Amino acid sequence: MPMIRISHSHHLSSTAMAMCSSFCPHIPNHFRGRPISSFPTKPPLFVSFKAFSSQTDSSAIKDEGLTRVGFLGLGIMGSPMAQNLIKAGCDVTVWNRTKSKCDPLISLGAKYEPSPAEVAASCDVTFAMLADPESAVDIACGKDGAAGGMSPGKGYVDVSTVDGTTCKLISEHIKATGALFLEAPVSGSKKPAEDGQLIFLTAGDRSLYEMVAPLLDIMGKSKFFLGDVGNGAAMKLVVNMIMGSMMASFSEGLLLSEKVGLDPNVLVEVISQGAISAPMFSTKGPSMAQSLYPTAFPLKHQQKDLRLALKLAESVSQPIPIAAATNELYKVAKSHGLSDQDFSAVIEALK
Ligand SMILES: NC(=O)C1=CN([C@@H]2O[C@H](COP(=O)(O)OP(=O)(O)OC[C@H]3O[C@@H](n4cnc5c(N)ncnc54)[C@H](OP(=O)(O)O)[C@@H]3O)[C@@H](O)[C@H]2O)C=CC1
Ligand SMILES: O=CCCC(=O)O
Repeated sequence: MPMIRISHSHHLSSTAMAMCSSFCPHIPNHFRGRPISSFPTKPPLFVSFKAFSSQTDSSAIKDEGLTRVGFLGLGIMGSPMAQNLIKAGCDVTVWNRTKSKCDPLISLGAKYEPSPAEVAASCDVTFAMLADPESAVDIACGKDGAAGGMSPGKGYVDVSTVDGTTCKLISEHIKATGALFLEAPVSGSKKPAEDGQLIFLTAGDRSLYEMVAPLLDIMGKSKFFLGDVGNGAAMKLVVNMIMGSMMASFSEGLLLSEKVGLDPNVLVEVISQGAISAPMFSTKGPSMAQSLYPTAFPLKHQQKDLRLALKLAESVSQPIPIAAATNELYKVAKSHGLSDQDFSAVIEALK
């Protein structure tokens, strides 16, 4: 198995190497030159970490010719992501199905266009952060969709969580116009989106990845380039499949602890000090113990991701019985009207 080392120059063109040396000088010392033996050897991987925010500013973006940035889809994730681009000095044009969600961004200096096609036509690169495969395809390829405004020299970056088939379909439509395509779903929720601390799981046109790297660095703390279209979606679905099961198992633990007379808050503390510690348990546990589920990641999207992960597993005949059972639990939660609550509300399905 070939070793992959995190370095400034792994798999990079000379342009990107120049950019990387200015954008990524602060790879943690414990990673430098060390083998990451658990990384996949296929497809080609490049990982880089965020530079100081002072270096991921609008001048770096202008150097790449990306002066005009479009953003489609201003929900829980899209709004703070677009906001961070505006605050960094980018020339941002927004569109959202529910127009009122554009207003706070327009107040911050964003421009507005009345359709995805018009956003794409007026921008060098257009990002899309949409709910699901159906909306991602519609906004990219449908009537007045972004593809209608794309042309050679432009790029389309879909950051929604969808499946590989959807990414490939969108990629075909975008690339038929002569433009470039990158899928870039994100790990990290509302708070990391607000703080510019997302993790981008990208795949597709390598040259577009290199061009938008300064923009990804504004919105995120690290980015992975994973090769061919579909690999970003696959990585994201695997991560969210694990996350959904972890949350279901945590919910069972909270309820069991309570039933046997333990304090669930003490359980959260015990977990936080041991081997299964996870930020998700520490941040969501205390509110779950009070039956409160302030929405960061809507439960309906977690169930969508489990559904898509099951389809992915089916395509390669991989048994995933725990995820399959977990998916049923989220479906029950949805049937109890919890779709728009945080996904931690899955605990209600067990009560
Ligand atoms: N929230 C989270 O923690 C994370 C979410 N994700 C993923 O990011 C994506 C967006 O999530 P999030 O921001 O939370 O979701 P929201 O539900 O808050 O936002 C969804 C966005 O999609 C738009 N949309 C939905 N359906 C359509 C449609 N038919 N046509 C046009 N636009 C549509 C909505 O428009 P409108 O405002 O008009 O409803 C809104 O802009 C999802 O794929 C999700 O799985 C990824 C990482 C974390
Ligand atoms: O897709 C949602 C992911 C949420 C998270 O990574 O915290």
